[in-house]
Amino acid sequence: YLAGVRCAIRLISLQCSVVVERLNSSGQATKRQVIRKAAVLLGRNEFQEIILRVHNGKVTESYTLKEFQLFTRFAKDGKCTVKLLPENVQVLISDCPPHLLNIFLKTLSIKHQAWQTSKPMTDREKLKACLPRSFETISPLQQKDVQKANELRSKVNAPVLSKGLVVRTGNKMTGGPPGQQALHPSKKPTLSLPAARKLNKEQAAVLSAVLSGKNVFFTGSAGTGKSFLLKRIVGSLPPKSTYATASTGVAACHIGGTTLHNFAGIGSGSAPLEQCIELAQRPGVLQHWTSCRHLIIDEISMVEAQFFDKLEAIARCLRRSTEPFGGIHLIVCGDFLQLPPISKEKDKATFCFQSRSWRKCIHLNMELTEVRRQTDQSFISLLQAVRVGRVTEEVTAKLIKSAYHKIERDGILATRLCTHKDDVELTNDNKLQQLPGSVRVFEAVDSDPALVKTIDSQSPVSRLLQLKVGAQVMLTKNLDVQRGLVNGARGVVVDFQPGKLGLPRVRFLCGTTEALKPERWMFKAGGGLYLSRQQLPLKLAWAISIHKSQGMTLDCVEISLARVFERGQAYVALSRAKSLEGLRVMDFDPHVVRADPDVLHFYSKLRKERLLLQVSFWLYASFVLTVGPNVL
Ligand SMILES: Nc1ncnc2c1ncn2[C@@H]1O[C@H](COP(=O)(O)OP(=O)(O)OP(=O)(O)O)[C@@H](O)[C@H]1O
Ligand SMILES: [Mg+2]
Repeated sequence: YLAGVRCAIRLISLQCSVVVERLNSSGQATKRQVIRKAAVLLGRNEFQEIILRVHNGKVTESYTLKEFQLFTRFAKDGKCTVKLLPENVQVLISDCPPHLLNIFLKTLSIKHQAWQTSKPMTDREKLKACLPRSFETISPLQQKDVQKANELRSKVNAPVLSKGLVVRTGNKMTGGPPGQQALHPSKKPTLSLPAARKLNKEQAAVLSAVLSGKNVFFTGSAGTGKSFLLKRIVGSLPPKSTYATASTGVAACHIGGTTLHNFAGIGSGSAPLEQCIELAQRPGVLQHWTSCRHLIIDEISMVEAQFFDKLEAIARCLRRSTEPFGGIHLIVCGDFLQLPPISKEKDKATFCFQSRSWRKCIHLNMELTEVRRQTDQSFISLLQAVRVGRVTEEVTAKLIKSAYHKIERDGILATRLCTHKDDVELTNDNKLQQLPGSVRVFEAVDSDPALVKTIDSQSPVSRLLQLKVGAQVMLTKNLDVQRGLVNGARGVVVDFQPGKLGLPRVRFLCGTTEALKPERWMFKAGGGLYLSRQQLPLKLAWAISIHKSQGMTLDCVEISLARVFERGQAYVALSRAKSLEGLRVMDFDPHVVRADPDVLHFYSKLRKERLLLQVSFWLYASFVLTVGPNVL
């Protein structure tokens, strides 16, 4: 993969599966060539035309990309199709790391548009030029390419471009970046370089370690970008054999994955191993275990040691392998100083790192240290102290003082983080009832209403959403990061649009007022089945539970810690806030802040060992710098 990544930025090469189809005049395939392991490369020939090369390990086929259609609707799943119009050939690409495919498609479409501004040679001119045949890999996308393409877009009013070259657009296809709808000539959006936010050096080092095939556990305090990085890792691995999971549904949703329990298919995992193995062999579940090559687990702190050991044993058994975890590539992440596993009995639940198989399974322990959620250094230091259970007088004083913070703005009230789930429902229901005006109910459209429980367990939005003007709400999806419309953004319903749908308009803390429309969430269920829910990306936000808030970034929070019952719970609650000003702690008592001594011991041991790791850490980092930062 490392080779793949390196190529992706330098050579624009993709490691994927390819099917090449020759079509007849009615669009049916007359010849089909399947290449399971292909390398797809973009380059230029002696006339500076763009060439698509498909290499199957032995032979290379080249296609000139002048008139073509791009089908990019499933680019997020690592699939796209390039249809060459004069040749009537289509190249179907699949199982490609989506992040790399995104760069590839954007490079292709922008370079192609930029090429059209440069007066392509006619056949006659080519003959006259008598140039020797050549192929050079295409250079990485640069601002000047984007500029050229945009100039062309502003000049040309029809999709028919210079010298009779046509970039065909249609319902599912586009000459523009992936995921975009067909380009209407008068509404062409301005192109830009891939907008993916860059990883910092530490995150890049972890990505490199993962791509080198190592089983990695990476940790870091709240807000160091663990989940952010996990999303990039998911996008850099082949989708067919990569399973993104997390210990809770909310956390799974953050990284676009499923719960670890759902992946495993062994219920709570409390049955004896033999029975669990049987459960895992059910149709639909077995396929997870056999097709998985890369298993990603977020919020590992909430996974119980026994459960982890069971998964490890099942993997070895079902994959008929003696290697740890049946040879599955593990990418595990979380912060053990946040919420621990939920203990079913009175005994304290054991952490994953205390499991028998942990040491065998994890090759590398890495730590992210740069906090991204908060920017104020003194608040970051306060949180670091709380994380390890060190509540100094200064920390106590600051948190007690925060009880007087006025954090309400523009009618947007603070969200109360509750230790107990029942309080959450009660608070939200009561507050909604107390508001004047009539209530509007928005019902979700589920792909499979019979599986509503499965959907509920993974969905960040409920099936029924009740709203009124004045309702305190929270956004549950990243709609527009640049404009601050991100998951967790707080707002208030200002009115409902006229018409049958009566969609709500919400004023957000960032200052934007936005009419919201239903969004769609996809969930992986057992047996490769996909479930979906369509609902407004909102939930009531007078209160949410600390357990549900794990992994979230929140604008303005009020916390009552009097009933904290769990180690790490106070830290999770406090570390959701972006700033001390946006936080109000009622009745702070230093005794509620508790860090688990086993975890502290584990981390201090790791830290000692990291003297060793530090070397490789920087080796990775320097390697990344030579690979080129764009890809990261
Ligand atoms: N490289 C980056 N560039 C821009 N923003 C980033 C980067 N890394 C993280 N962030 C932002 O920082 C915030 C915290 O990131 P994230 O939620 O991934 O942290 P986390 O370590 O998973 O926290 P927690 O332990 O609470 O789950 C998010 O808003 C995320 O978008
Ligand atoms: Mg997280």
